[in-house]
Amino acid sequence: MRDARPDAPLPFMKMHGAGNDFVILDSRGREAVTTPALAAALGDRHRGVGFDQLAEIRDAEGADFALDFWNSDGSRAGACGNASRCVADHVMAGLGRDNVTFVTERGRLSAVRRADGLVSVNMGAPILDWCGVPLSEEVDLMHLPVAGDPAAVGMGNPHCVFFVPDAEAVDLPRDGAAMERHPLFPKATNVEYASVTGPDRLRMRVWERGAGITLACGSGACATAVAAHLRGLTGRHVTLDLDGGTLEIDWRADGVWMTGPTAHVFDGWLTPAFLAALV
Ligand SMILES: N[C@H](CCC[C@H](N)C(=O)O)C(=O)O
Repeated sequence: MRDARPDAPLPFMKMHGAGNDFVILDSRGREAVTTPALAAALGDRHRGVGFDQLAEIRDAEGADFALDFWNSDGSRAGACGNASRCVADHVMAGLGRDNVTFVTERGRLSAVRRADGLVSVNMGAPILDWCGVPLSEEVDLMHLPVAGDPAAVGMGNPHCVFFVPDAEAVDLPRDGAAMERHPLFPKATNVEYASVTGPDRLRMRVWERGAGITLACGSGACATAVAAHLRGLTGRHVTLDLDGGTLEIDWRADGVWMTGPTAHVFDGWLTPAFLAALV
């Protein structure tokens, strides 16, 4: 637990899942500390620590923990699959268990450590109604009225998925940034570009809302696999090759399971002087 003295440094962990990297604050047993200003300052890779998302662990009733997610620009995210797997890995190790339940904005989710050591999270059912994603008008979610014929899927956060002949050829900074702010998505959107590379195998690149290009996006991989299946491109069990590694998606009756690697990079401490300079 955190040292309660006002001059005590604030501990954090740096972890990544398939190269999608996180600062993790463990606020169990105390007040939550993250504000938009703290998230944006820490998220800066030059002035802060640098991350794609910040995840803050909190106490929960009826679950092992609760999780809040923040993007590197200081905005909130309703879901983050890879950070969920990283935190689940850390909490399972601490509890000496191979399964945990946790609460996010999406509701109660669960994670398990598989026999091969990889961590799987059940991200819940995909959101396939326009209000839920959310979109700004009622349209066919599998064929949005947007050039390139993308699909929209909610995983607790919005995703816009383009199926393209060659994901490598996409100009991500230009096209991803433009689509992030498209008026069809009133809360902006994460943007995925995927191409079919084999039976039930996709190559995917991502532009994340509030974070830009990242090496992997777990909820984006879930949304892409769901859209690929609904469009008849794949089965319900899909392997996705991302810039930072491979994620396995299994859309089961009880939700979309996402499996992949986790890595604990280092532990650090935020000094009171750094924290004071933020306000
Ligand atoms: N990297 C995360 C998703 C972050 C989503 C965030 N960029 C948003 O604003 O929704 C993942 O593994 O699911």
